[in-house]
Amino acid sequence: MNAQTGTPAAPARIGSVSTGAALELRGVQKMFGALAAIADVTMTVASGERRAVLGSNGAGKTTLFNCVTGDFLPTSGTIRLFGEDVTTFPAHERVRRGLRRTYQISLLFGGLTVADNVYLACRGVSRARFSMLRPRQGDTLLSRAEELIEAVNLTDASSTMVANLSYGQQRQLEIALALAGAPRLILFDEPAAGLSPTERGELVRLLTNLPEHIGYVIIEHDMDVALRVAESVTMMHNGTVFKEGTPEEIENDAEVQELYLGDGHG
Ligand SMILES: Nc1ncnc2c1ncn2[C@@H]1O[C@H](COP(=O)(O)OP(=O)(O)OP(=O)(O)O)[C@@H](O)[C@H]1O
Repeated sequence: MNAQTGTPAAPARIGSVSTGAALELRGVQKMFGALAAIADVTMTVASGERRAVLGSNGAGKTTLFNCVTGDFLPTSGTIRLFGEDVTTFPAHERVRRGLRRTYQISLLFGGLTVADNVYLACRGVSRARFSMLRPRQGDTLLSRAEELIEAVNLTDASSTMVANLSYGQQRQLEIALALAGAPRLILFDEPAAGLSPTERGELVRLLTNLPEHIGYVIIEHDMDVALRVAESVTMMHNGTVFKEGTPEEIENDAEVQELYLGDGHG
């Protein structure tokens, strides 16, 4: 058990929620001209597992995310989501299977309120997504949106225009949007970037308290945040998997320290 977060220690928690692999990459490569942004990456993330992907600038982390989400088609290799080969599936088909993603750059609707943004996200992944009707009282998506807003501690800002939120609140809202529908695996792309120390603490609390069945992969340059919210770590270097291990193993690994921790990256 993690005394700070109340989250069970990694192996026990993964074992208690895992029903197979959420994500399996086999020999994934992505070329940009002659450059291998990702070269032969093989990795498996169990259902419900919380994995950090670390590595210095240009290591291939974001390209890896883009291949998993369907934004990029890998040059070779296979990607399986919950056992199904989705290598050539478009992004929306992966969303239907429970994959979500947040971006380094905010994609929020600044001219709408927090409540509207979350409602639209809930609607966007529901069967009512093509309906032009306005929400009515009793609309279950409205109550689901309220739950998500509460889950990310934004209830007091529910009717605030997104453009008037603090940066930290905007990042909290992005997490609420990623939770819309029935996510099973969320890819977080540097969620702590630009946050104050207090906001980082809040982010750690939010992530570690997500429902147990929701796994995530997090790219994060803040090692303190990454190692506190992850149960397992993949270190990337030059487009390849350099090391895998528990946060403790990675933190104490001499090669990792030399390559990554000690030289000012991160
Ligand atoms: N669309 C693209 N076209 C050409 N090269 C690209 C493209 N996207 C990424 N690259 C290159 O691929 C390599 C890996 O980039 P990537 O953004 O995946 O690294 P990263 O680990 O996410 O880095 P950072 O931590 O800076 O975000 C880099 O050399 C980058 O310049």
